[in-house]
Amino acid sequence: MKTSAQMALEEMTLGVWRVLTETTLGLATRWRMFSSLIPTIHRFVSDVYTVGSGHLILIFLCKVWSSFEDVLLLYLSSKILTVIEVGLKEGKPDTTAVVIAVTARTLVVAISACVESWRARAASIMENRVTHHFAERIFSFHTSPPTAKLETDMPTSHGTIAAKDYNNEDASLSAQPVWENFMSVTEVAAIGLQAINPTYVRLQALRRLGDDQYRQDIISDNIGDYILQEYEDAQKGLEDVETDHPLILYDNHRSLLSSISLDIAGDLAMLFYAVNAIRNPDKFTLTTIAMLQHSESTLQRTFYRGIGEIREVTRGMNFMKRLYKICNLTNVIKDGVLKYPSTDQADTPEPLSSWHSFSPLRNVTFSYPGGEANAKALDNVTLSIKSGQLVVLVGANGSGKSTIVKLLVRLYDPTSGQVLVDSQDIQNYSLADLRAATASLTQDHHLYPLSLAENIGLGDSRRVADGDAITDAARRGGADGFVSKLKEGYATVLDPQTDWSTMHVKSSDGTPLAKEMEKLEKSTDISGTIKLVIADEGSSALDPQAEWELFKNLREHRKGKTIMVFVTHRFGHLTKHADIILCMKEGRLVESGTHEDLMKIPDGEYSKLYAIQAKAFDSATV
Ligand SMILES: Nc1ncnc2c1ncn2[C@@H]1O[C@H](COP(=O)(O)OP(=O)(O)OP(=O)(O)O)[C@@H](O)[C@H]1O
Repeated sequence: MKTSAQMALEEMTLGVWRVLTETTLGLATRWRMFSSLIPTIHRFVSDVYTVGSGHLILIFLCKVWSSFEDVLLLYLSSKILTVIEVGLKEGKPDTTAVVIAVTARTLVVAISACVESWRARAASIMENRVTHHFAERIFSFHTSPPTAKLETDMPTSHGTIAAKDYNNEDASLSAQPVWENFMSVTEVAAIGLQAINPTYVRLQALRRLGDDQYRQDIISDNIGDYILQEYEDAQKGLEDVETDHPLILYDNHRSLLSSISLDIAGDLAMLFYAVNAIRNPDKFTLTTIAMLQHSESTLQRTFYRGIGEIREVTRGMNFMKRLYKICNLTNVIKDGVLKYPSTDQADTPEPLSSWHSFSPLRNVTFSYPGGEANAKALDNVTLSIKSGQLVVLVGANGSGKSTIVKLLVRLYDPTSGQVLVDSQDIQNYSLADLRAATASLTQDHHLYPLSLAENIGLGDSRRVADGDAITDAARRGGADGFVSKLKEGYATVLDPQTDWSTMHVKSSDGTPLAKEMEKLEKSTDISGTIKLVIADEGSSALDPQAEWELFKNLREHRKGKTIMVFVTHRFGHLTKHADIILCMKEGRLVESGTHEDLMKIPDGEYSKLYAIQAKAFDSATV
């Protein structure tokens, strides 16, 4: 079974287990895979070098020392033994030479201990730094160009499975193995395990019947003898099938070939000495025999370590390759250069006479990336509205209302057609400016697990510390009343670990304040210098009255300067007072006009939806 060039899997039965492992690859394949990783290794080492050059060099030198340590110790041991042997032969040991050789060996041992301690310390520091470095790359607040999760736009994250491999919460966890995989020599042999022997599986089930929880039933049902008999039968049925832990079985199974080759490799030292003994029999001494034994095990250990490290580096670098691939993602939504709003129109209310018609959407067709082929969420939609208007979008579920909102805030770009803002293609504007000037209350909006003040202030991050602006926004959103009753007021932090219904903010009787939360959400998005307010009310907990008040507040505050687009399912104040209602059906704009206009259309979509709601209301009140 092969899943990819990098990850070939093989299945085997070991004892009672089905084991899934990485295929043992041939040398040529291994080399090809390793050489394809060289650019990744180069990039990784450069990255690690930037986060701690000194420590990296230290670790490298320590590794070099460890590689030579065994050879050095072997050499010094042979020196000591030779001096002793010569001394024994001549009946007069060379004390000075023995002392020098022993001191040198002791020194090497002491240095090795220090080196190991420095290495461990440097490795621990580097593990931290590398983990944080890559966690940040994955989480990505600052990287430029935008590379990872936080800055990955909607189409890119939809379109790239790789990007979904990492989520924000797991960023640091994901980054942890970067260093570990690179440095560690721990081997994970089997990657999938499953007990497939039915007799073994039954035996396990029977064993569980010994648990206390079954005692009463087993006694009252009088089935003890039956279970015992079944247990014996299962035990016998297993015969000699191995039931050890699959990793042990895997190791035993695998080690046959590798231990033969490693044992032969270990015997190389003996071969070397044997050849030397034949060629120079005079030089064959007792020391040579002792060294022979010693070097055999050293050589074997070195081989084992070397093979293990190559395997781990390959595994680690494959992991890095995936990570770099994600870091190299470029966003589909390209940034523009035009400032928005231009400085002269930023905050001075336009006189009503300057209202002009504009088409925020012109012949727009849109399909979601990763959505069903040929499924059009919007089909050739052109909207014509006037600035300063209250625009209300209505339509059945799935008719495309939210999609319009998503295009207006440039979460996506249209598949064809144009989204226009102040007669300019929206793609020409700076994304940061556009988003700062847009207050969008979407169905998917969530409060951040931060303080209430931050939640409100982040409506315009430039004013996050502006207390007056925050309280003003809270007042307009209707949240000031309940926030001031909280013990910690605006400093109240919403708990990141809890879900909506258990957030810290509770009423005096302890019930969650969903409505207050909604008001807070509203406040979060009206704190900035806003040109466009979009409210997608699909899941709103605001009652129609509160919704209307919010709209009035906003309209008063912006005095005709702000365009307000409300998506609603409710026919009430909003639809009644809307300057224009846009009615959507199956991705198309089917009707537009005021409530009165639309109600006059015979068999119209709007009047049909209105009638359905009115009927539901009538029957509810009967
Ligand atoms: N992320 C997505 N991926 C794929 N298809 C989507 C996605 N979001 C919406 N769609 C599809 O696009 C179409 C329009 O959906 P949209 O959410 O815009 O409708 P809506 O009118 O806002 O519906 P609702 O009133 O239920 O919120 C629907 O067919 C929907 O299934």
